[in-house]
Amino acid sequence: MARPRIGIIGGSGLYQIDGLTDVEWRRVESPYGAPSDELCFGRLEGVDVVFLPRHGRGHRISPTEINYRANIDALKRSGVTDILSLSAVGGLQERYAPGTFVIVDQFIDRTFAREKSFFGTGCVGHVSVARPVCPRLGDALMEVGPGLGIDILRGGTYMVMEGPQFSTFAESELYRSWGCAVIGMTNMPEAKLAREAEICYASVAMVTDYDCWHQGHDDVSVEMVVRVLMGNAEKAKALVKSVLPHLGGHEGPCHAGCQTALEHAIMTAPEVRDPAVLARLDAVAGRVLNRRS
Ligand SMILES: CSC[C@H]1O[C@H](OP(=O)(O)O)[C@H](O)[C@@H]1O
Ligand SMILES: Nc1ncnc2[nH]cnc12
Repeated sequence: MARPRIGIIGGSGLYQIDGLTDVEWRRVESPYGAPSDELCFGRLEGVDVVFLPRHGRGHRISPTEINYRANIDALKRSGVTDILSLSAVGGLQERYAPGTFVIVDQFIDRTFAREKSFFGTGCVGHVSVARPVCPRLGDALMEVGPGLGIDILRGGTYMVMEGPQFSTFAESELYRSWGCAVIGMTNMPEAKLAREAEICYASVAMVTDYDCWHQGHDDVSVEMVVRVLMGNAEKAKALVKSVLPHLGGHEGPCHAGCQTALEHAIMTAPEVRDPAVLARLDAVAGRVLNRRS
């Protein structure tokens, strides 16, 4: 079993990680196209980390245009075993107030203009995303978060919208009536693809606003998100730094099975698999595709 190597995907306002040593920004080629940026390889707290700014440095890429497949494939190719995904979100219930961090445990994927799977014609695969986040990563985050003075909650559903516009009031009320905790534009298909790539995934959703439903708060705007993000970003960096020694100490694959998600997932008979599709899947699914049975 390889030593844990932790991928950190930084969202809005998080375009670098401070305190890394042995830092090298490196272009990683992917058969799925270009990742959002070069990947930043380094060490933090004695742990190997690979950082990727989801929107690219300077926030060049919109949620719809992010090449989620290339991002996850590039992280997998770089030996990443676990991903901490950091995101700005709106709070959809009173208790998810600006400044709160939520270790989300479910998603509703309402995106419609994105490539969502590494699999398809030529090699059809179906993984379970019934429990889309890794409990081992969630446990570690909850172990350190409260001690840092972070208002951190475990569990809650992240509503993933296409964007880039924010929601209408009617949409916001609909998602609230569904019991969703927070809303954002990026964690899907990111989480689904991480599962297909057999990488443990946890999302730290940092609340920046109350979207547009709260009578006592202004409707969300970029100005509001950025203002609250400034405070959140420092807390996020402290959380990452503190959780890394826990993650680096993990031995063996996670008990929830994230790292064996493809075990029985591929439907296409070996003799009719498309070699070109298989070639692209070398990093993501090589563990199961290259096995002699
Ligand atoms: C800048 S407000 C909207 C923008 O922020 C969030 O991005 P991320 O999840 O990468 O932190 C949200 O999903 C939107 O993309
Ligand atoms: N209210 C909101 N809706 C969608 N994405 C967001 N990112 C931060 N706040 C958001």
